[in-house]
Amino acid sequence: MIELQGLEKRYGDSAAVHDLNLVFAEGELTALLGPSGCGKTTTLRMINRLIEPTGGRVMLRGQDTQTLKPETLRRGIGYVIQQIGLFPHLNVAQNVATVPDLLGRPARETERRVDELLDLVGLDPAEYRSKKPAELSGGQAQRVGVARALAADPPVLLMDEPFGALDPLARDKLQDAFRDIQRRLKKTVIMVTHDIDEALRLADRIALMNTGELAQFGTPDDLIHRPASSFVRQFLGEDAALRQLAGRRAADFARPGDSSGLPTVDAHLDARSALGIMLREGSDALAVTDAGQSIGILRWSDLQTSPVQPPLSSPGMK
Ligand SMILES: Nc1ncnc2c1ncn2[C@@H]1O[C@H](COP(=O)(O)OP(=O)(O)OP(=O)(O)O)[C@@H](O)[C@H]1O
Repeated sequence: MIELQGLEKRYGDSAAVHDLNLVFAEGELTALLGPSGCGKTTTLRMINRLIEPTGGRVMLRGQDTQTLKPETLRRGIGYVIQQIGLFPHLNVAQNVATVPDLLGRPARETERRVDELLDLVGLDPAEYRSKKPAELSGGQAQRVGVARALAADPPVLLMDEPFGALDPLARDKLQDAFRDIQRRLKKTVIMVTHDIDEALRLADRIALMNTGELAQFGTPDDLIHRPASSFVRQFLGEDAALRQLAGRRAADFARPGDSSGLPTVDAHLDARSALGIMLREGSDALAVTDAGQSIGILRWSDLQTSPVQPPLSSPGMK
């Protein structure tokens, strides 16, 4: 859907981004990950032409973005940044409605859409519609920023450290909410982050960059279990596999099967804690339940955690 072909940005003698070739698949969330100064933001901004490349091309659905007017291009691409810049004099509903209003959408339709979006990001419309940005917490303001970016219903969303300024608890909550939204709406999302846990938790694919070049492009599992270089291994850290589990839920791993007699865990429990329960109970499988109903079996082998040995003599082992 979006393809970077030999993309390059030079400042004088040095290249911020060098010969970058990447394909962002439709409906997937890709994290641009890497150490400070590796070229993540420059890459992101070349996609919506806030920065013009000095070489190579960005193709959007087969069309060279240089052939489009930047305004036309940006209309189809939502953009969320850390300091989201809500308009202070407008209330929450007016902030979310900015783009639909600009596009001349009917007021009734926009009003309904604003309420839907506030619901979607976990803000009760009745309570928050009329609040001014100054009356919101950082996390709430960030939610409004995400709702605003979604308001024009863009097929593509670019996000630059969108959850970076939040405290860990608010960040976790908003990440969870955003992951649900993305799965439901199937937007093509490209998210800049230097937070490995965030990338492991949210991304379908990770483009790990180092000094302006691509170090590895793959799924979180690829990077953890099949690192392309020592840089990738070191950047992710020794305990990446375990940290990845902390960001995923037992339900993500549950598969159909007869779970009778197995220790039970709740669907929302994080997978790392589930692993701990397996070790404690000496079982290589757990029954996963949601609101008291069994939704399947979580098996040790599905957790793919090479650093830990499976429990011996487990009742679930057949
Ligand atoms: N306008 C500019 N002029 C000169 N050099 C620049 C300019 N903008 C960025 N750079 C350089 O390009 C490189 C990549 O910058 P970029 O902002 O893309 O990195 P980043 O990976 O997003 O970093 P961070 O995580 O710290 O935000 C850096 O070395 C930076 O100093």
